[in-house]
Amino acid sequence: MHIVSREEMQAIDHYAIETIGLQGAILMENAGRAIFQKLLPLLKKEDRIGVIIGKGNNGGDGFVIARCLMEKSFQTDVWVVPAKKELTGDAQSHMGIYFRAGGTVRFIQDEHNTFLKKVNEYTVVIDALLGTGVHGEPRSPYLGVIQSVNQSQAMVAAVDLPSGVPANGGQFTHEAVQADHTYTLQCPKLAMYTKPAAAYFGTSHIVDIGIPNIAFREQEVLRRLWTREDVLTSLPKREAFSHKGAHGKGLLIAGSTEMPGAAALAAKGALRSGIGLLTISTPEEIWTAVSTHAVEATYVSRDDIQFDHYDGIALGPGLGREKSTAHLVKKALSHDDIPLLIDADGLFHLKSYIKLLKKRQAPVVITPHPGEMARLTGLTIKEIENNRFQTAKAFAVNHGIYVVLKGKYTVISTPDGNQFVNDTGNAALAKGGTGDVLTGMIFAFMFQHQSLLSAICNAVHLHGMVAEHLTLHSHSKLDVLASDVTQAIPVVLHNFYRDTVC
Ligand SMILES: NC(=O)C1=CN([C@@H]2O[C@H](COP(=O)(O)OP(=O)(O)OC[C@H]3O[C@@H](n4cnc5c(N)ncnc54)[C@H](OP(=O)(O)O)[C@@H]3O)[C@@H](O)[C@H]2O)[C@@H](O)CC1
Ligand SMILES: Nc1ncnc2c1ncn2[C@@H]1O[C@H](COP(=O)(O)OP(=O)(O)O)[C@@H](O)[C@H]1O
Ligand SMILES: [K+]
Repeated sequence: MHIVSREEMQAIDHYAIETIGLQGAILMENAGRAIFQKLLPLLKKEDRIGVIIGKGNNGGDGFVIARCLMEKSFQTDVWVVPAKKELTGDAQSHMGIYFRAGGTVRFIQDEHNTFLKKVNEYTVVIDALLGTGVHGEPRSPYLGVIQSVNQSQAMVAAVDLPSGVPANGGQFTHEAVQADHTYTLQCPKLAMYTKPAAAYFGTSHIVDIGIPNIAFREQEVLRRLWTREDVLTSLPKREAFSHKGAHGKGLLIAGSTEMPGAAALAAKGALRSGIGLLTISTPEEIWTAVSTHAVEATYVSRDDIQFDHYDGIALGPGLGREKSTAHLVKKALSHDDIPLLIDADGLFHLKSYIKLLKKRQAPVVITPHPGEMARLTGLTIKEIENNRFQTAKAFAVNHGIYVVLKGKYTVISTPDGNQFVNDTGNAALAKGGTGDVLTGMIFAFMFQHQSLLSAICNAVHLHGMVAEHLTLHSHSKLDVLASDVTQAIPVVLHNFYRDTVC
């Protein structure tokens, strides 16, 4: 499923209307009817419903929903913000259809006090005020209407976007509709996956309004959700006659005397995710500690690493930021025919060797959280968080690498500018060590998937699913430990494999 910016959605709409010939009024009819059908199971005959309509096409969708409600005899009031003559185009057409079908409306500017009283009596409010066309802070009278909706006790169902939320997300401080349900038209908008916008959507529903796929292809939308179906179709199948060497001979350079656990967690993540042979390079003082948790691995001293012996290198968890570890990053980068995964303290050192990235033959994957991304790019964390999609893509393309920008809705960006969003996982993962486990999982998958992209995306998806599994069955979001994540990988993998043919 594609994820679009405001500009992309507008271009897609335009293509559907002008090139394909699907008239805007038809799309509006599809939108309103599809939302109504999805809303219907939530409605009761005794509900008192207020449909609140703005001046653009979002309001036009509202007229279609109002007509559907009227046809099914729901007790509905339709409140219109602009004056009648301000409505134009498809919205005006659908207002006309609604009137000729027997509908009536009330204008908020004529009956402001009645509106304020009524909005508190409704059990359901349909928010068709502002959609993708919004820019900046809602102006009067929209802002006041939004505040009244937010103060009411009604269940709020938003059309396309909660009114006032910018479709592209990013920072905003003004008031916007706090929806209980949002019926997003055709495909998710960027706002759904960014902070603070995501918190306004309530439960999101995607509503098909019939825009043909060619419109997305023609606009070259390069961003989409990585879904369960993607995982099921790309999980590797083990060959019956395979041997350990066929599943990756990986070198994990991780851990320090202060952070032995990071090496253990990454190792455990890799071992639980199917790596064939794992060698860990940590300071010798902590071999015993780490090997207690990763008995299946072998160990190599930092001075004795033969980089060429491995199919891939993962570098960074708990490595330490001392100068003595920086040269390991440089060495790993300079063995440029071996795939390389860099995380945590490896990313700290990478900043000094960033020019080496482009010279490499074999792929590089980096897994920064927003703080690490900020340091790498020279931007602030706020700037990263406000432009997660743009900054991650620019970094991936400019340096020719895969960027896994972590957090809620991890974004995976490829060297050719494609982006994939993960929507699994929850705040149980907001705890030290879970990123180390993810590094191990990606590392193991790198050796076993047909494509590096599906390896990365599947690892991120499953890592999130493990957290969801734990909080659904046995843990709260407070008590999940990174080591619990490693222990629960098998049950989640088992469930996925049970659902595939092998
Ligand atoms: N196109 C299609 O094919 C389909 C589109 N569909 C629907 O159309 C929606 C997009 O429609 P849209 O482009 O008309 O924009 P919309 O969100 O209704 O609002 C624009 C109006 O709001 C105003 N406005 C803007 N900012 C404001 C502010 N801060 N404070 C106050 N007012 C502000 C702005 O006025 P202006 O500022 O330009 O004077 C303009 O009048 C989309 O979300 C979906 O629901 C569906 O029907 C399916 C087919
Ligand atoms: N609120 C959240 N919802 C979903 N996933 C989260 C959330 N917070 C953190 N995560 C995930 O947990 C992991 C944390 O990684 P990271 O910040 O590198 O931690 P560490 O290095 O301490 O292990 C990432 O995969 C991230 O996407
Ligand atoms: K809306």
